[in-house]
Amino acid sequence: MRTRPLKVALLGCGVVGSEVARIMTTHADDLTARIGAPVELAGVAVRRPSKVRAGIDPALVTTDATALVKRGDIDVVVEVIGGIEPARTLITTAFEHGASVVSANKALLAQDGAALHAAAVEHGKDLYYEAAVAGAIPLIRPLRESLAGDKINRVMGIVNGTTNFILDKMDSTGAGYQEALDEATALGYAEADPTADVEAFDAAAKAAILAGIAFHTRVRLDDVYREGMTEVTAADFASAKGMGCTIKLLAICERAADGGSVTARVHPAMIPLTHPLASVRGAYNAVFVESEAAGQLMFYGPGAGGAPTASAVLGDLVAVCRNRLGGATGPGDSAYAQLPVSPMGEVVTRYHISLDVADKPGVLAQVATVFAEHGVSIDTVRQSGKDGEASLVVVTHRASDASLAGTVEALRGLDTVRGVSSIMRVEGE
Ligand SMILES: NC(=O)C1=CN([C@@H]2O[C@H](COP(=O)(O)OP(=O)(O)OC[C@H]3O[C@@H](n4cnc5c(N)ncnc54)[C@H](O)[C@@H]3O)[C@@H](O)[C@H]2O)C=CC1
Ligand SMILES: N[C@@H](CC=O)C(=O)O
Ligand code: NA
Repeated sequence: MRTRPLKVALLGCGVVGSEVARIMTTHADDLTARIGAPVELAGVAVRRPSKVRAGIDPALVTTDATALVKRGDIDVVVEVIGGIEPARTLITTAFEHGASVVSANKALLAQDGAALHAAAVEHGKDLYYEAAVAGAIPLIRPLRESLAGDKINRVMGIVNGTTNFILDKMDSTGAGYQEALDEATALGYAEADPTADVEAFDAAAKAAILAGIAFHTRVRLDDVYREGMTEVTAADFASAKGMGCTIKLLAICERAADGGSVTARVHPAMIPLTHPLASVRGAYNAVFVESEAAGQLMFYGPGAGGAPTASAVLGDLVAVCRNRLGGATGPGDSAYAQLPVSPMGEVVTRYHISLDVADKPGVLAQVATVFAEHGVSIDTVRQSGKDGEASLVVVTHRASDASLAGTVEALRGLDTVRGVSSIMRVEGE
């Protein structure tokens, strides 16, 4: 057992950082035994130094994160500040000054993962980020290591705790959107700017990271089709219930049937109540991975929150410290396959469309003709209405997103269609 400690610099001491510091202190002996050397919190960079931080020696606290990562005696920098800058510069500076890095920063990794990995390789250091996707759930490492010998065809799941918490509350208690979002924020699930959660930028960043690792391909945030959940209404939940479904914000990364391209998308979708994802409650996440040899795997657990996220950070810290003691680095970036990322129009799935139409003879036939003309086959139609107005709910068979978009545009052009009140994809069947 080495007695000289490995030194850790913690950047950010908010929801996640404070839990990382707490576990490092309370579990110091176990961490030492598991790593084979003591780990010492050598500095904590914060924005507000006057704040009282239980369990953290005030002498370790600094507002100068740059000086901390440049010290030269730091073995591992844990970045839990979030955002693009100064996190990006601090991470590259850390590599330049001899440290490995553990980060929970999905926004940064989705935007600049390639450059950060290149910097890690250039300096012979590790870059680990298990906490960046699906919080506590071990997912990055299983994809990168345990499934490295298999061929992954699909990754689909709930990867944002805040929005799952909100949708669950809206569905199960009839809570309003804002009330549920405020609660998720108070519980430490939401991003510093919760727009990242509700407009699905956070889930899209996670989808980009997952697709990149799963398909050994460079997938950028801009490659991911994104729709947030702010427009999901109580009426949508009622429609979903009517067809034995609920609504979840899903991230779906798929390899095309011919294997020559991939897609990545994030949007609200109806899923059957019988599907395992339908019973994922609160801030929990769940991700299905389908691979050629293993078949279907499901990863499930807390997707957000200080302690669960700190668990993933600490797991990475132990791995990076072990690598460092062994003079090795762990697996890095793998984008050798270089598959093109296809646009959303090429995605094929089912759709639930609600239309407000005139209630008169021939309207149903007119609507059905528009679907047929665009090659979109109808599975079911439900009509209800009174006083000359009717509501039509059409559920389609599988069709491309481009065909569905063409159908909706043509429907909007019909005199008898007063409006298209909702379009939702149907997944998990
Ligand atoms: N809260 C969660 O459930 C999860 C968060 N993450 C990620 O972990 C990271 C941190 O998230 P939270 O702890 O929730 O955020 P937070 O906002 O609670 O903590 C960030 C802390 O960094 C500090 N900070 C900002 N700029 C700084 C600077 N230049 N120098 C020193 N300190 C600075 C802020 O004052 C704040 O205390 C983010 O990248 C987030 O996306 C990942 C998974 C789950
Ligand atoms: N804001 C994120 C935090 C974890 O990644 C979420 O709600 O999932
Ligand atoms: Na994780």
